[in-house]
Amino acid sequence: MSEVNRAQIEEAVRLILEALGENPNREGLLDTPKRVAKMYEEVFSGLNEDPKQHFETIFSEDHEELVLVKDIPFYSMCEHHLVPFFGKAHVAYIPQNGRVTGLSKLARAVEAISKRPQLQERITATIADSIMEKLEPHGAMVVVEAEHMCMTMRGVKKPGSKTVTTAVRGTLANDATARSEILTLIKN
Ligand SMILES: Nc1nc2c(ncn2[C@@H]2O[C@H](COP(=O)(O)OP(=O)(O)OP(=O)(O)O)[C@@H](O)[C@H]2O)c(=O)[nH]1
Ligand SMILES: [Zn+2]
Repeated sequence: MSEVNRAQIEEAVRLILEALGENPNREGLLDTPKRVAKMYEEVFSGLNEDPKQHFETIFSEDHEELVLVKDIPFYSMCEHHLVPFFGKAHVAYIPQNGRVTGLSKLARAVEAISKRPQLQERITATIADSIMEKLEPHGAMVVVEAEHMCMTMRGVKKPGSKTVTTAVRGTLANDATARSEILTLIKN
């Protein structure tokens, strides 16, 4: 995938400032287009990453029971308004045939998929699908809880409202007991 075109972002930011009736040449705004371009490069850096790439290293460990990494903080940008939404992701899977990944790789995958113009549902489903494809586990479950700035600072203005999304794959789809165990572990 192509790298970010910083010059083009700078030009666009200058145009937005002008359209707002601001003077992009006043002292306080002079470096703003450059700063915004640099920031976009950072917050959208996941566009150059495939979350699945983080699951290439697989350890062989005879553990066919739950692995849960919870409270993984993430920041993303809503693709409708380009304002942040942020919260926590909880990633669980039940390994099969000794195929276990490094714990940090689950957090790295969350990071890679979040740093794009996104929807919360897509983040949730993509993490679960990537785990299923690369680790071939018995099952996977991803829970994401987030606050959307487009619902708090503007629009419907409901600060404090949280959106929770889940994706359940494999055997966990038919195992209500295991799902509820995971939810209890996440809550505690
Ligand atoms: N499903 C989903 N919707 C989202 C997400 N982030 C933001 N949205 C919603 O995207 C919708 C866009 O609605 P539109 O009617 O096209 O845009 P809008 O006029 O700015 O909508 P309002 O936010 O209601 O003012 C809004 O309802 C947002 O709350 C997300 O991650 N998933
Ligand atoms: Zn939005």
